[in-house]
Formats: sequence, structure tokens, C-alpha cells
Amino acid sequence: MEVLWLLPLLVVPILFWTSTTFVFYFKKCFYVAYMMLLAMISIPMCIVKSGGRDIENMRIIRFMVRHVKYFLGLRFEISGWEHLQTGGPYVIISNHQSSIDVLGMMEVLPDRCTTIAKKELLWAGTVGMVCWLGGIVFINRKKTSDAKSVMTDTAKIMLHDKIRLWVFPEGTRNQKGDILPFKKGAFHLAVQAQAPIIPIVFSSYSNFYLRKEKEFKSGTITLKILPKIETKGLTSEDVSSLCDRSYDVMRSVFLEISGQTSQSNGPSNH
Ligand SMILES: CCCCCCCCCCCCCCCC(=O)SCCNC(=O)CCNC(=O)[C@H](O)C(C)(C)COP(=O)(O)OP(=O)(O)OC[C@H]1O[C@@H](n2cnc3c(N)ncnc32)[C@H](O)[C@@H]1OP(=O)(O)O
Ligand SMILES: CCCCCCCC/C=C\CCCCCCCC(=O)OC[C@@H](O)COP(=O)(O)O
Repeated sequence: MEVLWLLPLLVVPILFWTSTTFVFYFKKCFYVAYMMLLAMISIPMCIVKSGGRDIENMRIIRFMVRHVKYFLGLRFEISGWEHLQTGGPYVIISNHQSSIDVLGMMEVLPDRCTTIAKKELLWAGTVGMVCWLGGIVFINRKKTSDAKSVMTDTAKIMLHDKIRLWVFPEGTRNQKGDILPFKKGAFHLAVQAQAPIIPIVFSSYSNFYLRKEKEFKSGTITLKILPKIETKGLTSEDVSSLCDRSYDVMRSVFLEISGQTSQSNGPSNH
């Protein structure tokens, strides 16, 4: 009779085995809850180490997040490490499919590198607080003139404090199996700081993560770090062509590593 008490315990493994929808929601809830917990543990560590908001806290965040991929059944295949072996400030740009991108970001995040995020993230409980402690720059996308001036100030800080910045130039998450046209902020930033741009491309998540179909399987993500694009001597006049050039390079790599063939009529930047 006592064995009956074990039945509810069997429900979770049985559902896991039989329902892909259950796995989808379970993994998503686990991800959010676990990141919240990791952030809660990281907050006092950051405060003790740096006494407050400091880019050095990104080392703690990076260390804390690195193992999360194992729980979600994700693997990263990374190439192009040599392109990150460059001293001084630079701007990393990458495509943005989901909050899962944070896992890939923490696989390759260089020292003294933080990111630009929408200001709403600041209110995401312990995750928001740890982002603030890590020196993440928050922008208000609804007030683009404010966002631009924050990014201009960031270019100055980048040079003064010798920091690197990771920007998602699509400006939003996108899982349409392609890369959205780029916003120009990241390119203005790089030109204003006269710092090189290092593009990083994440392969499509569509072989393991399908939001509509409610599937979240195990999978491998290819991360390709591309050669830097110099901005020395460029001015704001050159931003549009710099943006187009970066988009073209990243889109063709995205299609290649996602197993798709290039279509000539993809989203245009104009
Ligand atoms: C243990 C721990 C667990 C927890 C773990 C935590 C993990 C810790 C990692 C978190 C990770 C977060 C990840 C978040 C990820 C996002 O939140 S993504 C969303 C936020 N990020 C972005 O939006 C960045 C990209 N956006 C931009 O750069 C946009 O350009 C801006 C600045 C928002 C402006 O937007 P816009 O006005 O709509 O767009 P845009 O077409 O670019 O610009 C319009 C005009 O302004 C001009 N312009 C744009 N920017 C500038 C500028 N800076 N200066 C002068 N002119 C400019 C353009 O040239 C353009 O003019 P034209 O050339 O057409 O004449
Ligand atoms: C008290 C509020 C609770 C909110 C709970 C949400 C907390 C999130 C918890 C765990 C996820 C950890 C990774 C956090 C970083 C992900 C940031 C992100 O991907 O933001 C979305 C933004 O790029 C684009 O947003 P939109 O698609 O334009 O909108």
C-alpha cells in the first residue's frame, strides 16, 4: 500500500517521456527559476567582490551561468576564438533569437565586456539586479533619442574605462529563421569609439526550440566568431555601409551554419 505514495513521483518522469509540450514548459520554467536563483546567489558575491556596480562582476555572472546548458541538454560548438584575441575595447554584435542566447554569450564573453539591454530587464527581479551589478547599460527603446544619447555616453566610457560591449543590433528577439534588419546604434557606437566590431553568429535554434509547436529538445548550437571589422578613420557618414556590410557577412554565415541556403531577397536594411 505504501508504494501508492510513489505514484505521484512517477508522474513527472512519465510526462517527461510522453509529452513534448510538458518538456517545453518544464524546461522554460526551470530556466527562468534557476536563473533567478543563480542571480540571487550572485548578488552578494558581486557586492562583496566589487562593492556595487562594476564590470568585473561579469566574471562572476559568466562563471555562474556556464553550467546551465547541461540541464537544458544544450551543447555549443564554437569556432573563431582567435578573433577575440584582440586587446582594448571592441563592440561585439550578434543575432538574437531568445533569452537562451545568454548561455552562448557566457560561453565566449571576454573579460571587461558588458552588454546593452532594454530597460524592462532591470525589473526582472534578482536577474535585473545582477544585470545592474554587472554594469549592463539599459536603454529605453521607446524613447530612441534617449537611447541614442545613452549609447553616445557609452562610447566615451568604453574608451575611458577600456571596456567591451556586446550589442544585439536586431534590437529585439527574433526566431523567424533569418536575421532582422540591423538598427544602427552598435555601428555609431563603434565609430564614435573608433573601436573594431567583432561579429558573432548563433546558428538557428529551430532544430531544437520551436516556440509555436511547444518543443524544446536537446540540441547543438554553433557559435561562429568572425574576423573583426575595423572602424578606424570611419565617420558617421560611413555608418550605413558599415551596418550593411556587417549584416551581409552575418546573414550569410547564419544561413550557412543553420543549414539553409542563401536567398538573394532576404530582409533588406532599408
Ligand atoms: C547568475 C546570473 C543569472 C542571470 C543572467 C544575467 C545575464 C546577463 C546578460 C543579459 C543579456 C541581456 C540581453 C538583452 C538583450 C536586449 O535587451 S536587446 C534590446 C536592446 N538592445 C538594443 O536595442 C540595441 C540595438 N538598438 C539600437 O542600436 C538602436 O539603434 C537604438 C539606439 C535603440 C535606436 O533605435 P531606432 O531609432 O529605432 O533605430 P535606428 O534605425 O538604428 O536609428 C534611427 C536613426 O538614428 C540614428 N542613430 C542610431 N543610433 C545613433 C547614435 N548612437 N548616435 C547617432 N545617431 C544614431 C541612425 O543612424 C538612424 O538615422 P538614419 O541613418 O536613418 O538617418
Ligand atoms: C519580477 C519580474 C519577473 C520577470 C521574470 C523574467 C526574468 C528572466 C529570467 C531568466 C532569464 C535569464 C536571462 C535574462 C536575459 C534575457 C534578456 C532577454 O532576452 O531580453 C529580451 C530582449 O533581449 C528583447 O526583448 P523583446 O523580444 O524585444 O521583448
